[in-house]
Amino acid sequence: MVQPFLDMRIGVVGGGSWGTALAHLLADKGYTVDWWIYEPDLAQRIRETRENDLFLPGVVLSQRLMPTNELQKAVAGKDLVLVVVPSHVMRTVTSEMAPHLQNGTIIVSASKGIENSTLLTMSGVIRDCLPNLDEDRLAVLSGPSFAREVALGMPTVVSVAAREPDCAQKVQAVFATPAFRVYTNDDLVGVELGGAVKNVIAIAAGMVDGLGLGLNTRAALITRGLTEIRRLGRAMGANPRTFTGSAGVGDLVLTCTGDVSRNHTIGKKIGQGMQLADLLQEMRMVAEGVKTARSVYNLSLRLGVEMPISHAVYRILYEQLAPKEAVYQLMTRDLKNELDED
Ligand SMILES: NC(=O)C1=CN([C@@H]2O[C@H](COP(=O)(O)OP(=O)(O)OC[C@H]3O[C@@H](n4cnc5c(N)ncnc54)[C@H](O)[C@@H]3O)[C@@H](O)[C@H]2O)C=CC1
Ligand SMILES: O=C(CO)COP(=O)(O)O
Repeated sequence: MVQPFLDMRIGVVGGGSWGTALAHLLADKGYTVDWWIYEPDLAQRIRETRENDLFLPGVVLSQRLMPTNELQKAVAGKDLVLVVVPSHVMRTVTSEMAPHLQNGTIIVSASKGIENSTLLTMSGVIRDCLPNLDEDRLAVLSGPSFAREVALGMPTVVSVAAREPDCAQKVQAVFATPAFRVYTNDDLVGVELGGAVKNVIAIAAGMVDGLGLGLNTRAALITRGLTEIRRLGRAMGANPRTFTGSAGVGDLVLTCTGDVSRNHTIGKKIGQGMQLADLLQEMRMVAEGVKTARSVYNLSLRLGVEMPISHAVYRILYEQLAPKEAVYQLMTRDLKNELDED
């Protein structure tokens, strides 16, 4: 394994729960981390209290974390910058980063989503906004990883994908700890699609729970959801093996079964009869699957990929289809051979 140098200059962009957990992991490992936070008062409070009381309360953060509201401070002169903001602000934030980045900085995205307006995954948005970025210095990190469990040092396995093996290995070495095991992969699009589309399926799994349906139904959703992810992946040139890995089935199982998932929770509440608009109004955190459902719907139509569960989630969220009716429609589709349709 490539040994990282603790004098590497690292910046983290994003002070939500995942940004906090990963910034803390790096600082705990010995790096000094300049950490950009969107909310001015939050950066100030973290400096004083060493706690992110908005997005990851109860975790005592490393003294080596340097919170700032100045994006330039977090990204200028860095060897590696981790970007971990909600997908709908990725374009704005990375565009603002562009003038401050030096040549040679490795950019790692740990965000999970597909942009509504362009149907690009996060690495695509980053390429758009950082035209001078060398493709060989772009990596994505994804996998089954609830932020709080990572911050508490619970054993976790994730994937880092980059086109260039040296880059993936460098990022692997930077992030890996005895409690955070990182596998490399060269399939950027597969790793990103696994992380993005599982959020849509997790909303469906939450709905199933909210409707009071059973474990059979949840297992059916995970199985058929994985088929949808694999189909979309194939149409987009992903390696199908990625979807049996941590960024595929690993993250899908976690979010479809984990009550702490924000996507699962929002699905569950909709299954219980609550309205999406009301739920979004009371949420400070992001449930990426809500926006990604729209992107996946449009992407699947554009590419001619059959994704009935994802379409059902889209129609429930945006076209008032009743969750119970959606289950009936899914269960009474034409009967098929399981092996024919992959
Ligand atoms: N929380 C988790 O366990 C995990 C999250 N992720 C992904 O990480 C990404 C970031 O999510 P979280 O850290 O969970 O966020 P979060 O939901 O905990 O917090 C929301 C974040 O959005 C930021 N924000 C809101 N408006 C903004 C704006 N206009 N400009 C810039 N930032 C703004 C807030 O400052 C805050 O950092 C998402 O794509 C998520 O899917 C991936 C793996 C695990
Ligand atoms: O992506 C995640 C875990 O891998 C977090 O899932 P939620 O955003 O649904 O909480």
